[in-house]
Amino acid sequence: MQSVKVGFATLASSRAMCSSGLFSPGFTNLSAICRVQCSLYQSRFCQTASKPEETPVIRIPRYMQQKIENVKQTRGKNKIPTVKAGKLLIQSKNPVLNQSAGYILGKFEQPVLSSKGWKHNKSFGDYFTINNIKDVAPFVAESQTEDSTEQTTTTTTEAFSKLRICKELLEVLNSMNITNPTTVQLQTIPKIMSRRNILCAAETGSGKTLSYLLPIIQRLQAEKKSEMDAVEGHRIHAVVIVPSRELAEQVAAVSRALCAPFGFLTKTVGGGRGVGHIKSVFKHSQPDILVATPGALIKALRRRCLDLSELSFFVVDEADTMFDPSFADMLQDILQRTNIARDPKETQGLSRKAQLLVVGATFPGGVGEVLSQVTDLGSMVVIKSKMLHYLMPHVKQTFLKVKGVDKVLELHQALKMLQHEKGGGPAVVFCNKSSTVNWLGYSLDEIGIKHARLQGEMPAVVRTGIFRGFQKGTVDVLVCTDIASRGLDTSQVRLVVNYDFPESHTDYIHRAGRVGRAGGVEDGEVLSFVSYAWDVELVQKIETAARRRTSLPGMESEIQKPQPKVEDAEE
Ligand SMILES: Nc1ncnc2c1ncn2[C@@H]1O[C@H](COP(=O)(O)OP(=O)(O)OP(=O)(O)O)[C@@H](O)[C@H]1O
Repeated sequence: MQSVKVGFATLASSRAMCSSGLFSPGFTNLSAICRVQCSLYQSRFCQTASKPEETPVIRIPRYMQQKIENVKQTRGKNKIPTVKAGKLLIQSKNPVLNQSAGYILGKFEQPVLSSKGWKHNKSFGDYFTINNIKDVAPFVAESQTEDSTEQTTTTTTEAFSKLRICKELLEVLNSMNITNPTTVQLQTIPKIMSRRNILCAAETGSGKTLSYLLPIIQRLQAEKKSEMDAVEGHRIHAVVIVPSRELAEQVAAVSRALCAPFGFLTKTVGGGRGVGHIKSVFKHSQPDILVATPGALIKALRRRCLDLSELSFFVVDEADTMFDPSFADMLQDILQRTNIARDPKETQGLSRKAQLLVVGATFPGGVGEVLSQVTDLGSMVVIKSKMLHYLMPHVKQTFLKVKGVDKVLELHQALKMLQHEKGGGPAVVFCNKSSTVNWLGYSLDEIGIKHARLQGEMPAVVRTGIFRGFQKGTVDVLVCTDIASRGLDTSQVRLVVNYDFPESHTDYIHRAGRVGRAGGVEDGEVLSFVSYAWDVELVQKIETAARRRTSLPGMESEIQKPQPKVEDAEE
């Protein structure tokens, strides 16, 4: 009797999955398998049931199916050692490889990976999901943050006013629906206000932009009044450098909103535009806050459009990209033209120097080497969030081993599922190359999926406004390269698809970080297609980190101190 019941449930659940097309990592392949399984189960079931034609179709919701599976695994005869009652952390195609959220691997225990055999061709169609085991992001949910230097505890429910943010700024925050600071804001804002140089390393989407803009504008407003009376003319108070034009526009938009009550001016200069355009930005007036990409800033400096020697703040946002070899030389050049304070006292008075704020979600080694040339590393306050370089516990992440030729179909299925089964919402599809973005764009055109494309090889004029349009909701799908993975705010995005698997952990963290952001939608998901043997090692490292609940391996979690300089031996 029991077996009939179980068989019945399985039949019905298989049917339910097939007929409703519920979101499942197998998508098209799975539905094909389901159809086969349905008929198999049907024939087996028909042998035990007297009137098969009268069999009622019971649709079992997916969460219930999972519960049934859990109960079977925890109480059944073939008990799976890594499965306990409760929510699953890892859910595999093969249930034997499931792992419960409540199961803790022993220190010397080697996890058995769902992706173990994924270098083999037979693994196509296999999948596993790292479930979201938390409902809210750690930077919001953590009720307490510890400030080790001051031995105090602060709750996130404390409003911004306790951070000594002025009334006008509080009103702007209110209008943005932002009432409680995130943990990174709680830690960073007081340090910046006490004029320290900081290095802030915190998860994607944790609100780092406001962490530095709020105290900058707060001080600007306090200093500006007295300065206007004393000094003629206008100087730039803060420069923020970011890796892309889109991010420059985004940071500038937040800055403009915050500056509005005080009438401060924010301007941007981005790459891809001629020198004439750059000169025109500075022609009539110098901005109070300048948001720039490094290339454009260097051009402006060479044309003497601005002077960095009198800045109050110098911000390096998306530090990992800015310290990357492609930008590092430019950054070094820019930093050497800036007077960076080595001590909070140096930030005051007429011969003031700039406070240095370095911000990012991932930190590569070597950051310290560049910084030590312009400031005293020991004087920098390092603010590092607890979950830095961890997989986001509040975002469901699915990995699907799929043949290259099937990726478009799987993508189509996932987008269709998002629109029709899950209530719709924007999706971002990441490719590794600009040419893939173009090719995939044509394929999506053919199947009638409206989308926008964004990649670095597009002419500047064509690129302008694409991301803003996507943010405003003109299209629901953005096909892009990693150019859109750094810093861009995609709070409404519900699905990130790694059409090409990212080439590094850093890229995975930044891409996945386009969902699960502060103040954004709460049920964002990541779906990654794994097609090639060379992707599998990275997948296995991610799965191991998830099963062990550790940070991703090979990522620097501490700012690297420069090695002592070795003097050349005299000949
Ligand atoms: N205290 C807050 N409460 C609610 N939402 C917030 C808060 N602070 C910032 N946000 C919102 O969170 C989103 C992400 O912020 P932001 O872009 O600054 O994140 P980030 O940490 O810089 O991310 P990334 O590492 O991807 O650059 C924005 O939409 C912002 O408006």
